[in-house]
Amino acid sequence: MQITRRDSIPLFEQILRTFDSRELSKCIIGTFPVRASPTSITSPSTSAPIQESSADNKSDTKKPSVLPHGELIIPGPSPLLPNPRSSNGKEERALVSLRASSSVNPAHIHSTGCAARLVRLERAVGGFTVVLEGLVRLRLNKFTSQSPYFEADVTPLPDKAVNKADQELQDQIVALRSTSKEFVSLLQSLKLPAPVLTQLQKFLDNVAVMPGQVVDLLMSTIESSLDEKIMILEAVDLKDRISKAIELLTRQIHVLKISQKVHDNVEGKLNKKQREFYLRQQMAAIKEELGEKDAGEDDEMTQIESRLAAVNLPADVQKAADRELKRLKKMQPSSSEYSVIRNYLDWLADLPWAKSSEDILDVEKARKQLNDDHHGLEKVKRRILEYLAVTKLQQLKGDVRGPILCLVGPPGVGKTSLGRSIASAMGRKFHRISLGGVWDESEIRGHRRTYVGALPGLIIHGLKKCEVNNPVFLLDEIDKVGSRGHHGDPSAAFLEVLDPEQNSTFTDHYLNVPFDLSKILFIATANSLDTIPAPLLDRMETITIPGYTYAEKLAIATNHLLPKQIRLHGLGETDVQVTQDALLKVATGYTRESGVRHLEREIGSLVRAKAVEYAEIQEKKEAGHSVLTEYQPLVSLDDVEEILGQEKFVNEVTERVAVPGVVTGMAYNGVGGGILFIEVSQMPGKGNLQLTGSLGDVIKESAQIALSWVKSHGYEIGLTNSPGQNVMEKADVHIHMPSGGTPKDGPSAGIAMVCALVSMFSNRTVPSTTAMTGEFTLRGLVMPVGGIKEKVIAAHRAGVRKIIMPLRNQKDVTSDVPVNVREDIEFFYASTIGEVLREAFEGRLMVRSSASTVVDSRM
Ligand SMILES: Nc1ncnc2c1ncn2[C@@H]1O[C@H](COP(=O)(O)OP(=O)(O)OP(=O)(O)O)[C@@H](O)[C@H]1O
Repeated sequence: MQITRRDSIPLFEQILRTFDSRELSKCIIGTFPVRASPTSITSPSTSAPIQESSADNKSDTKKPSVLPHGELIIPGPSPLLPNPRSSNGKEERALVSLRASSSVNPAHIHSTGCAARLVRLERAVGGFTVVLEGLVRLRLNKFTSQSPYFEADVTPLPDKAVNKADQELQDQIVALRSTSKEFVSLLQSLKLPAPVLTQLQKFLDNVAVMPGQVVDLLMSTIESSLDEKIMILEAVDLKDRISKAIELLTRQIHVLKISQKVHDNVEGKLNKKQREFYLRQQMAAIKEELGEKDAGEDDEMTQIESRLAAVNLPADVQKAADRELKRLKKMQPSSSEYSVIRNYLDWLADLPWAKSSEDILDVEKARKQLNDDHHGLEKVKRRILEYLAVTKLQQLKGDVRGPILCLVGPPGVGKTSLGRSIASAMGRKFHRISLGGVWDESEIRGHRRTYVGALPGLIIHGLKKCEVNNPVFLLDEIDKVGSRGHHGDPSAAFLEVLDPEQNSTFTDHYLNVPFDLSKILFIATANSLDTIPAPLLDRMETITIPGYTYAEKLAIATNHLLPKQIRLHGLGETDVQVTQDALLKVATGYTRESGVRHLEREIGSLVRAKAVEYAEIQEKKEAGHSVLTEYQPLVSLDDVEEILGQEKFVNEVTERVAVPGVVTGMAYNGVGGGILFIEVSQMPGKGNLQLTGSLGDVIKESAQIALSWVKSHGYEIGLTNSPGQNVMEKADVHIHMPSGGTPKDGPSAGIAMVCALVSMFSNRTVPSTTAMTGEFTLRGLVMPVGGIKEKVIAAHRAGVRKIIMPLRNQKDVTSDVPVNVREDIEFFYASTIGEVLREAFEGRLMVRSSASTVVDSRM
């Protein structure tokens, strides 16, 4: 067998240098063993045939056949190493270690080596990687030649079979097994590739049979110096090898334990943020390398600085912005705090600190625009024009405080659309803030920046959207703002927003710097004033928009709603014409509301029906078919029922037959007025009173008062035959107000209840077209009530022709109720219940003494 070494060729040196130490340790490598001629290495085409040193198979020391299974073969041709072919197609290699690296002479070569098989040869950066598999130990006996190659006689040193009787060896094997198990379990925690571990595990299972090979394998996996490797290689004796291996293994286990601990510590410290930062840095480097670097990324700071400079921040805000900018510059972009500050600065840079839109202060033009958009609503329009005129006059002084208007009225009377039209008349931006269901103060004022995901409130959001600091803000449904929520009182936040004295320094919790809101024109809308807290109401100028009469609705429908619907449905102005009769029928027969929203919807239905007709005829014409009847744009009274179906509402009171015990009352709630019936009946009993119909405490008390008064005056008004007789001696009374689902409250049904009770006990009727409202005292006085205008208009709509009400409400009728309504209704004003009863029963009630005397005598 030959051992070759060609030390003068740099290529080999190169290969030696590039041996990967881990791979190297898989086998034991020493002098390079390729047996090939120098020329064949530099030029494979000239490779010399392999020289078999000997064909003598008998000698253990000389024959390759003694090597296990004759596996010393370099399989296949390699680009680097010529395919050495021996006569029998096999190639043998033996590896021994050099004692010193460069100068090669026999003294530098270790006497123990290893026969090996070439497993892989790979081209690597700056050289080659050779993977060899050790097969058997061999001892170098003597060099037979040194030139051009080292050639030597060797003796293979295969491991002896394990002697089971050797107790010392057996003990050593047990120790080896437990040490190597610990070692493998540590490797597992280091997350080595699974195949490597399974292979190791399999090998360990065989430790009792082939301890020598297990040791060799384990030694190739641990970190050890070349000297230590050689020491193991030279330990031909099993016991010697195992004890040396256990020593090295124990050391390795110790090292692994320490490194595991260090790894855990470092892992803990290298938290998510640091890793992110590291990755981002890498990403930036990769982008830069690829030439994809975003030009804007670098100057993010410069950008934000210039944006902040452009918005002209007030001095104190500028200070805060500078402070935050300074902090931002010191931070890692990946930290969460960075993005919080970044967002904050973005908000500062996006707000219109000094940007206003130019007002159109042309009063005449504004008047025209307001009149074009809305019919009636004179009070509001006048107030807006006043504001414009004052602004124009004071413009030079530059200190105009916008009024804070609150439009109050039932739904659909045009409060919201009026706000929009005011904005366009003044040439301002418009922003609607819907406040219905806002329960949290921070929705108005924002969250403090300490909260995760904090943002400014609705006011600052609106300003950012408008991009100017003088828009018209419509605070829609301010009466629906929830108070006493879990997180502060939102209506309290409005105390600051809507106070002209304070709102120039409004501080949103998120911004934490003041913003001047005084240039904003605030318009609030509400259905009712009852739920608006008094201090808030005090800050606003309320303008009531009552419900519309039929005449007003007709005008609105003709001039606004119909043209709007025609336009929305893509038809020409003259394509749909609706007669006044037809429009009035839609208003009276298909809607029952204070506003015009339903009316608009019904008109929409009319227009849609016409649009279908129009489109069908057009299609036929386009297809060349003959058209029997031309398109008719007119919608007449008769067409209405055909298109909209049967009338939904009939006149409630005129249709109703008067019966004893039933009286028409008048009601008003936030969404408008209406009539309500009070029904009373009696039954055998013991004088109890039963009340039904979702009644509140106040209205229940009114019923008690009414009943007490009737009981105590039964004789005077002819209900009993003697003064001491109880009208309810053997009877119970039940008072009911229909529409049980609607809650009712308030004292204004007092006189109507008295009339209903008297009507039942006397068995006389009150005409159903007579309605009444008024609070009643136990002494028989009639007290004034609210909502007169809405009540009267709604009663008129329902067909009431006579109204009895407190004398002190007379001024409300003359000032608020439209003339055409007043003309249709007969009003009677009363200050005592006697007057009410006389008028309600039209003198048909038998009164023993004059009602006023009745009352007076008890005073
Ligand atoms: N006087 C009017 N002239 C012309 N159109 C009107 C008038 N009043 C109401 N409208 C129209 O009626 C519709 C409903 O009005 P809007 O939405 O403004 O009602 P609102 O009073 O704000 O109701 P809500 O209280 O329910 O918000 C709109 O299309 C509006 O243009």
